[in-house]
Amino acid sequence: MTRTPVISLLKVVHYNCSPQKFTRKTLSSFSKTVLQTTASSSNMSLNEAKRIAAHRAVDEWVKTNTVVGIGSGSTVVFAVERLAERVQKEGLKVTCVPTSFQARQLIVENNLVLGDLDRNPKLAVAIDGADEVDRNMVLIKGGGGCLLQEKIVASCAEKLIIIADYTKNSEHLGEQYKKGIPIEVVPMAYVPIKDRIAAKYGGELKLRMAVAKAGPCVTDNGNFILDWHFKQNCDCDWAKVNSELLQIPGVVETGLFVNMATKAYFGMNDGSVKTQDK
Ligand SMILES: O=C[C@H](O)[C@H](O)[C@H](O)COP(=O)(O)O
Repeated sequence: MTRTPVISLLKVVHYNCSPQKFTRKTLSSFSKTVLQTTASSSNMSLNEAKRIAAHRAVDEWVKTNTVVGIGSGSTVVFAVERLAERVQKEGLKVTCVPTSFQARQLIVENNLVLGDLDRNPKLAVAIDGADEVDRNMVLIKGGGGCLLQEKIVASCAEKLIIIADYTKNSEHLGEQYKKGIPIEVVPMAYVPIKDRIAAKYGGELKLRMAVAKAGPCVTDNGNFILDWHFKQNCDCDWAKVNSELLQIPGVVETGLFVNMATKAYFGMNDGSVKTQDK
């Protein structure tokens, strides 16, 4: 059976842990913009920007007979769309390792070959979105709550390729992305972790709340997310901050990706794709 990839993909975008991004309302408008290729709203521009970045990255980095990590979020939808197209048109052969429940669903719904780290512990490339990319290629990830599996899969890949729209491209972290650095924590420890981070670095930590459920957002791994609104204009050594945060008992992973990404592709407002290297 032939499916229309994007339409089916939209049903499964994981939104519960990213309230501002994937509410039912925004999903519905997202769906419309994907289907209306001539609309000119700014939302359309953003989705088109995601699409051109995703397609270019897939075309440049995905080779046949390789294992590919599939990131999470709204931009990755377009990467999977392109992979599915290439499988159909070129006979591309790839095994796809997901970074979240959402990514797994994208792979399955598009009839791509589903892999896992047990059978595919070495990946040629992982393609993923980001919430922000700074001038040194330090990333904030986890706006959709998927940072832990994303970091694991990226660490198993030879290359991590980032796809994003132009709003993610910053000089410094926090310049454009205002929702803080996500930190995945063991539920029983969220209060002491919150207090320790605020005491050491300042800023404010907010327990991320779910949307279609009362109470906190629970990640695919059964944990909570603290969004750390760090002090603005922080001239931080993010590698050091990341290592220090990981020393706190109960911190499972941070959304700071330092020295991991090889290249970023940003779809721009004017239809071009800007690239940034490590
Ligand atoms: O947890 C979510 C992931 O880190 C996403 O890669 C990130 O939030 C970017 O998502 P989007 O492509 O929807 O902007």
